[in-house]
Amino acid sequence: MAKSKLLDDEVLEKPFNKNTFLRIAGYLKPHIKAIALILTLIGITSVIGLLNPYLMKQSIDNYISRGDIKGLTVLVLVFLTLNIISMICSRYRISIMSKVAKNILYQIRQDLFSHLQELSIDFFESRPIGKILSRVIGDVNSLNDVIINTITSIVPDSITLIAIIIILFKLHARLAIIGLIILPFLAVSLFTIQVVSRKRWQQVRKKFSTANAYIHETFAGAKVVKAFVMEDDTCNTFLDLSKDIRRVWLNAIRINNALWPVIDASWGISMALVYWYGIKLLNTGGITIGLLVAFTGYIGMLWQPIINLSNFYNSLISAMAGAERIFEIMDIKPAIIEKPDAVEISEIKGEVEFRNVTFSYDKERDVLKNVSFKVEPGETIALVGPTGAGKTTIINLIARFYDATEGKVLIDGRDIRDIKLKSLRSKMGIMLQDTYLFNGTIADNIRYGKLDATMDEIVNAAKLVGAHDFIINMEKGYDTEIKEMGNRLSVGQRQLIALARTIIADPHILILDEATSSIDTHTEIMLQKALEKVMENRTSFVIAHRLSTIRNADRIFVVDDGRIIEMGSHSELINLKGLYYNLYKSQHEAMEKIS
Ligand SMILES: Nc1ncnc2c1ncn2[C@@H]1O[C@H](COP(=O)(O)OP(=O)(O)OP(=O)(O)O)[C@@H](O)[C@H]1O
Repeated sequence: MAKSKLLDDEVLEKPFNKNTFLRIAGYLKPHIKAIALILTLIGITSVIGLLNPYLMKQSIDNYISRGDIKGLTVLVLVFLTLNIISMICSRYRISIMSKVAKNILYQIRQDLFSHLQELSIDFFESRPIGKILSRVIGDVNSLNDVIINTITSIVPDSITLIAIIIILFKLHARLAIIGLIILPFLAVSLFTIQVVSRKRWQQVRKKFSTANAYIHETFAGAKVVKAFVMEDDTCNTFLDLSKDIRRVWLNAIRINNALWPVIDASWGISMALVYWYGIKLLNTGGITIGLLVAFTGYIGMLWQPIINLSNFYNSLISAMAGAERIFEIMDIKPAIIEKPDAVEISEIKGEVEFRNVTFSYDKERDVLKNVSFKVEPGETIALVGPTGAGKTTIINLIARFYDATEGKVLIDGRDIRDIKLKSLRSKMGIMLQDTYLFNGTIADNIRYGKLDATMDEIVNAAKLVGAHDFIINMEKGYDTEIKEMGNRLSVGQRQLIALARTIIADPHILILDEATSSIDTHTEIMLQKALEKVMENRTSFVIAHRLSTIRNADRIFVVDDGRIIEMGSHSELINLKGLYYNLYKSQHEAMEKIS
């Protein structure tokens, strides 16, 4: 992919959106007790923190100045005890907090995942899998900081900040004004730094995501890269991307480094002003030494909540985009909705009927146009026709991956929209072109078609499709890990395993999208035999690419431009001398030329 195309990634941040924030906050509700406990613990540590300078004042003014060692010892003990309690509370709070945050993330991820399972096929077909993955993993994780900060920062830090300011004014109003005079300047500088810093870090994340996408792409397309001798070019592009990352990262670090000098300078100026005016007051007897010490102590405590609050705003804005992307998916209504009064079906005969079915994926162009047919139980139907004619769409509608826009699809005379989805699909065996095998053993992969299958059933299914022999010839037989085999499983072997998986649940209706990829003659014969066997006594629909499959079918449906234009057996259609005859002739001629 061209580098410029990679640069424009997703929006990484969004302005604050109250509704999104409230939706995140909604996830806190079930943990209200734990959160109350966390807030109590924070309350205790904050109060102890706020008491410290006051205790200092008391010790200086009441005990040190009078030489009261006993009183001072008691006060020191109180001070120590309080601070030990504060430390214990802090540790406890951190451990509960991380548990609560983990549980909330778990819940969001669970909700998102189960919602994704309900979404229809077109959702997955219209989005790259990588993007969906990044929602489930990345975006959910990015909420972690916001959840933790919402609880541990926004409420307690705001209260602490206000409490310190009130205490400072209570201690000495004029001294407070002098001490806090720098605050508005600090607020403006902090805000500016944070905004610039956020933008720069956003740049860094964009560059990283671009580089990740590029790495993923070059590795996934490693064969193509090598075939076109593009290694050097690929390395150069990656070098450019790395340089870009270094540049924006240094930029971001530079602005981050400005943060502490600004805070230190503000604190220094504030302290200098307090000491300057405080000592003047001391000389005139306006305040005590203890008060001055306590005052500087409180000023010192002012900065942390300010930094926390400004950080919170930053992480909130960054997480907002992730949260919105998560909720955007959660708000997509599944295209296939089960009727509340849908029924279970137990035994079916396997009659399939299309009654005046019209279908459009995008509500603009009809892909199937008034299609009607009736297939008897046990019949094998081969769907043939030019590319884009609508063959896959027909099987998509039988499996109810989509609903007909107009008309009805019926099984045993019953509208499939009146049948429970699970019940409907359990009667069907569907094998698509890309025979996807999951990580796990061969046995696991076959069992996927019937989760409670015994080993005997697995072996029988493999025997039925003719996969048993090559499986037991492997070192670990049925326990061979698909991952271990890597590419050593041939296309044909993969198809046989997938066929065993399709057949293990003994489906009444079989839907097969025959793979176009060429396989050797031996495997082809094996597959053909396997298919013949499994199709016996089942209603079968095959998008057929092989002549042998087509000739063995009971009937052939010739699909063209969303219509079934010819229907009949091989010899009937040959005699008809229509589209099928032409397709057959051209394929036959091509085969003869090759041989
Ligand atoms: N998810 C989709 N969204 C929008 N249009 C689609 C979608 N899937 C298929 N189409 C369009 O519907 C038409 C029929 O496609 P379909 O996949 O059913 O054809 P096909 O006969 O199976 O073709 P092929 O032999 O190439 O697989 C095509 O024009 C295709 O572009």
